[in-house]
Amino acid sequence: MKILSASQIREADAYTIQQEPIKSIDLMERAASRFFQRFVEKFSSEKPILVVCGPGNNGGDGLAIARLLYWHKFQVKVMVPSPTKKTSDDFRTNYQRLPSGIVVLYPDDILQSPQQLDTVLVIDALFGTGLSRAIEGELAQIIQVINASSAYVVSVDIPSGLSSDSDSESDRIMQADETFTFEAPKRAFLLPETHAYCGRWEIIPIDLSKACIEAMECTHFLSTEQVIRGLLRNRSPFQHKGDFGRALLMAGAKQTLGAAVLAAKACLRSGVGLLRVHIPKDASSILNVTIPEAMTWEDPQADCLSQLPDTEAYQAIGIGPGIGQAKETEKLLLQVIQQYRGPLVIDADGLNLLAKQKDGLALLPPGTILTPHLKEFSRLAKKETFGFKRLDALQEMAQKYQLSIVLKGAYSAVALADGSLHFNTTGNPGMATAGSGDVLTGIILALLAQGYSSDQAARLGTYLHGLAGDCAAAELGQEALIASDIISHLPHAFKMLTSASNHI
Ligand SMILES: NC(=O)C1=CN([C@@H]2O[C@H](COP(=O)(O)OP(=O)(O)OC[C@H]3O[C@@H](n4cnc5c(N)ncnc54)[C@H](O)[C@@H]3O)[C@@H](O)[C@H]2O)[C@@H](O)CC1
Ligand SMILES: [K+]
Repeated sequence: MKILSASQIREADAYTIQQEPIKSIDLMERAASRFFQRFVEKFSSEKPILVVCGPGNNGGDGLAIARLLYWHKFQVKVMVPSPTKKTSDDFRTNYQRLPSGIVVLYPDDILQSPQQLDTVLVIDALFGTGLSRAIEGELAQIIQVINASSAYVVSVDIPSGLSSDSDSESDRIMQADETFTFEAPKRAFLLPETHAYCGRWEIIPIDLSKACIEAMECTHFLSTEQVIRGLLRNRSPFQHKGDFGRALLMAGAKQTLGAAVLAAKACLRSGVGLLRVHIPKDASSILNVTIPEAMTWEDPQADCLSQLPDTEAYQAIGIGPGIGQAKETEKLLLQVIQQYRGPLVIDADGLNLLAKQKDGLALLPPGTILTPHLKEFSRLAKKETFGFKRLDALQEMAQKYQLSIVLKGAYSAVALADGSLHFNTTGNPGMATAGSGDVLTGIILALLAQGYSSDQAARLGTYLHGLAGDCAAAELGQEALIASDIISHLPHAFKMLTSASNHI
């Protein structure tokens, strides 16, 4: 699914108005009534509602929503900007359409007795995607008092004050509990710095022109279930284990064999035909006992990995989980990068060792997958960035070095060599636990060995990892979740993706 920028949404609005054709005020009515329909599914008419409206079309939506709620017996008041403020045409039309039974307040009425906010549900229609600067004056104060109150807030399209696709200039941003957004998700919903402003968000379709949206060039996408299902291949009854690839996992050091075990188990649970694990000397018996399905190759060193095995027989290599940062291991990583010609996934200390090199990224074969978390990404980029600037840096890195990079976190962002960014939609905070990254490496390695391209393996692997984590959390709760639970729920995740649809 495409994630449109504010200007692309404006373009799609204008195109729809012209081509459908539909008047702007009628498109606003459609948006308001779709919002209303979803709102009444979720909220009862018992709690009084205050719709706070700004001067533009987001405020116009708010007025139309207030009218629909009033007609359906909700107790509604609206707040509009002071009469001296300039308003949009569609705002004024909807203001005129407001039933006389609806009480109209001005910002001062609320600022003088903010305690009234504690008893209402607020529908936030102050500013939408037309925001062009930080909010000031009376409406900024309104945001502050609403945020300080105990009112439940449902934002129309986007929390007011939040910039949809650039870093927000101020902290005068509505803190929503829920956001009903029109037609397409907004980028700010997906960033660690801003996603919390939106609360739970969902898309309200308003039937903007499909042809227009399809024709739009887009760099940001949401990895929905439908998209991911399209990536997953069916197995034919005549395929045998040789068809599902041989993978080599280089993982573990003396104190961190657990990382090797987790990555190896995850790899085996993700459909690989055959797996060999390169581990430090004397660790074979541990691995053979814990994972009888895996074969091993013992390094001559007992503390760390130091020697390159014969890599020819393998369709993919994964390196990094628990390998530590010994000099010998650093040399080994560089040998792998320079000599192996198949697809590679590098994680954890593999990334840290890479970041130590002068221009380590330039050494990587095109198509390599990196799976950094935020700190590892900063090390690789050799600078710390935040918000939209971090996303830019991520896109640039993937494009410049022709890599697939999974920036891990909520809505993990997968940057591809073609410059596109794909935000993952599965996963939960319970997965922020030791070993979770090792599991992801194992899954991606299995997919690469099975012949998925690095673009596909990065997106599909990230989605499956999150989905398995969601299945685990549904059964066990987020607090108790450990990395092994993600592995044990991988079969459910695969089954969900190959059976009937029930995700966004
Ligand atoms: N026909 C359309 O274009 C549709 C628009 N819709 C709604 O319209 C919204 C966009 O409406 P607008 O473009 O009117 O913009 P907004 O309602 O977001 O903002 C209103 C106007 O205020 C001004 N402004 C921007 N930042 C400001 C600030 N910090 N302080 C004071 N004034 C500021 C700008 O001139 C802006 O156009 C969407 O978010 C959505 O809710 C929906 O009704 C669907 C259809
Ligand atoms: K809003």
